[in-house]
Amino acid sequence: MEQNIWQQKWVIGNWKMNGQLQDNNALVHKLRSLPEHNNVCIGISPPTVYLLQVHQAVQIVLKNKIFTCAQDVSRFAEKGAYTGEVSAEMMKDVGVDIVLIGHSERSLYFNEKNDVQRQKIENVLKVGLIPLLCVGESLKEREDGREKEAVAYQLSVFKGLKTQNFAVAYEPVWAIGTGKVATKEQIADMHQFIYDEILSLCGNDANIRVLYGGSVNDKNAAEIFSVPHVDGALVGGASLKYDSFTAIINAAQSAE
Ligand SMILES: O=C[C@H](O)COP(=O)(O)O
Repeated sequence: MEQNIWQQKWVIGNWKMNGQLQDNNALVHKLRSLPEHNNVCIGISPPTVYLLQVHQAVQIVLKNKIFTCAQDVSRFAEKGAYTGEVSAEMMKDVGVDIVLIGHSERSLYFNEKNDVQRQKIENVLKVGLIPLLCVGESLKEREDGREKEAVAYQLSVFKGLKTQNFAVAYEPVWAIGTGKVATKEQIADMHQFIYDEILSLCGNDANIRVLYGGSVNDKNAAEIFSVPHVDGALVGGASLKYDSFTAIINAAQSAE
């Protein structure tokens, strides 16, 4: 029976700008032989150029559905003269299920702000895909005690949206790729805050998944998944190695 992904733990591997045809095939091929993980929604987010390859490769799954996730999408909804852009409709056409929006690396290197993220979310929803909004404070914001203010501002892109499904990844910027993980208390506090914010913005019948991201690995995953309101993980570096990624998936499967 198809599981309800809004009740599962999500483990999504964000490959960022990594991968090659042959390596991708090898990794997905191994993932296909994982035993059944009925508590976990597994996703892979390769660079755009490899989305179709990954989507086709994950069609032949043995026990688990594996979701294809895009790392970004165009803010332009309609096809046309936007050189270099890929629309949400095209993503859907090649089999994408979930689209990451507003990763902090998009803000850092491409100066992407709330208005653009809002357009992207709307485009993704319009074609029936799931947006996964990434939020998180900088080190300076945390040190100044403004982490919730920063995250609340980022979450405000959801205001008034016509959807009942909210997927968010809380990724403190200072924990991404640094080996520094937020403490259990910091994660619990922020995940509770994100739940509360979404409920106050959008009403009580929302489906919500809040993933933690930032240096998640095979050693710390079980502890992170034990934190209340942690509905999964957005995994960067550790998702490129089969053993680490599957250990994280196993930890999600075993979590309460
Ligand atoms: O999208 C994933 C996050 O940026 C976390 O990356 P990381 O696991 O390499 O720290």
